[in-house]
Amino acid sequence: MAANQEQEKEQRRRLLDVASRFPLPSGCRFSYGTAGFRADGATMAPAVCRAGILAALRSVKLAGAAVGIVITASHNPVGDNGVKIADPDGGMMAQHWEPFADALANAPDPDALLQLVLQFVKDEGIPLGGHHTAQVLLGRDTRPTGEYLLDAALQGINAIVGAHAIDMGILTTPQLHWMVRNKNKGIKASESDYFTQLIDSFRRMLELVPKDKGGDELAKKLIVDGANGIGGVKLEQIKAELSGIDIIVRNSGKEGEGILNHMCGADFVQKERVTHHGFSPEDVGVRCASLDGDADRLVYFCVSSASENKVDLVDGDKILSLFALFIREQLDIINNSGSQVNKSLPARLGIVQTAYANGASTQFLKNLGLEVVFTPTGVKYLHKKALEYDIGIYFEANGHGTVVFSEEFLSQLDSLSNELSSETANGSAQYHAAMRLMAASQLINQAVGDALSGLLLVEAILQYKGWSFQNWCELYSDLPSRQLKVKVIDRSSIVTTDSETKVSQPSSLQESIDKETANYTHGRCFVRPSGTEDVVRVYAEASTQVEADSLARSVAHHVEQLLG
Ligand SMILES: CC(=O)N[C@H]1[C@@H](OP(=O)(O)O)O[C@H](CO)[C@@H](O)[C@@H]1O
Ligand SMILES: [Mg+2]
Repeated sequence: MAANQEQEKEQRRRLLDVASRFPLPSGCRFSYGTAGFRADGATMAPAVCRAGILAALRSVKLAGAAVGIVITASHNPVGDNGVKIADPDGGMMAQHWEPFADALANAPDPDALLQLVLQFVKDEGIPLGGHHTAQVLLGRDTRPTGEYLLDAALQGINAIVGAHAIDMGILTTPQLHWMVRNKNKGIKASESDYFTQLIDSFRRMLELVPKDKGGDELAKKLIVDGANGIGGVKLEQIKAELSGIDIIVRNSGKEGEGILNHMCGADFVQKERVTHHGFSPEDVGVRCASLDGDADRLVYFCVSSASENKVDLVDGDKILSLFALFIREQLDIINNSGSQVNKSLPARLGIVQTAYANGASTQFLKNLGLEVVFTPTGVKYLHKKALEYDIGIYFEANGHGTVVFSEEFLSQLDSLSNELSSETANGSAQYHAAMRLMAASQLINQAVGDALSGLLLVEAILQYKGWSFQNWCELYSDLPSRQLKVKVIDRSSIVTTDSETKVSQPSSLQESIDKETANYTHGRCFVRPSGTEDVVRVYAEASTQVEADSLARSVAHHVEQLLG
């Protein structure tokens, strides 16, 4: 009893102490959005320290399961930084803890912080002050404020009695999510295990490429824009071990090559669609990929002409389409093969998109007979929906996405592969298709979208299909689209429904959108408050660029008039 009281006292002392070490500057307000907390790196220490407390509490609540903290601001400018928390399954922190995250980050003084924690642990039934354990894995990107913020996070974690912090070093965001997931599954979880898994499963994918499909030298060449971030650094580390592909890294993050995310990276190329830093007319016709600053986003592009600085873009929607085609094809081979060994593998394949997916991609996927569903913007929604299927494939148009396989499906696939390999069918089309699916499930990062593993899966599939960048690009033609941002007094006054495709409040706004949209062939338009910026986003699609621009502009005008 006395020992418990001592521990409780110690717990209170530590929380008061750490909170007084990281006072909240006046006027600072943090909100745990889709990307966690994000702001100017120099102002982030109080929020990061409190995220440390939060992560340790989450681990205590989940009986000591490992929880992750990533210190990154993704594609934001180099001066910014941020922090987000990974749950034990490697996904984003459970949404119902977000209001507490906000309250904790904004607690005005040490006493308020202590009271908040005590109330929360009581409400959530967290056994604080007892003989619990907690472990938090930390990773950070290459930003200059990363090291100092890591220290703030460590102090936050150590403020919870029994919590143990493990610094995993400078990593891509998806690497840390992968480590958290593996650690909790009790399987290998180090960085070298991550690399080995990528390298081995990529090699297996290439071994399963039909012999007549092997491409020429140009087909094997890939230039990767690393956004001067951590993704380029990691790719440089492993590219020599990736057989069957010749990778050149530009904007690799090496001293003197450029500034993180400045005029380069997936966000830049997807929005601007022009040649960026590190690329020139000499690259015309070569397949290129672009990562963002923390390597959880991937897009592809090709410099289209030497005279103009334009690029042909392959965005998340087309990566999704490629993955969907490949997986569907393997399932069809397994289930419809005419071999004597008639084994089948029933699988529910689900495609998850957001309203920002180009309408042409949705049409393409539906024409293939695939089940396509929509969720609100943000990986946490897409990932959760994808988990409802045996195989779920999700992508945001901007290049965040992955493929998830259910445990049950993987175990059936494993049994099927074993049966096929022991029977005469070893070497049959059915066996190869099963092995391809198995290798793909090991290559792709199932914890979260991962530009490095996604890139290798794309490369393996292009080789399997014997496709050039152009073949891939021509799967379908994107409908012209336009995105605009509108500054309003209070963006939360817009309430949306139907996965953000309709405005429910103010209702007159939806009436105006419907009226405008009816004037355009293939017109589609929606508005929603951004979760990461203080703006309302307007998206419009139509059959020509001029029409898409005009539809977006007129709807933006209605938003301004009504709410500006
Ligand atoms: C249109 C768009 O690209 N929105 C992005 C952006 O969210 P907003 O809520 O739209 O600000 O940032 C999110 C986090 O990175 C990302 O998941 C999402 O796709
Ligand atoms: Mg990112």
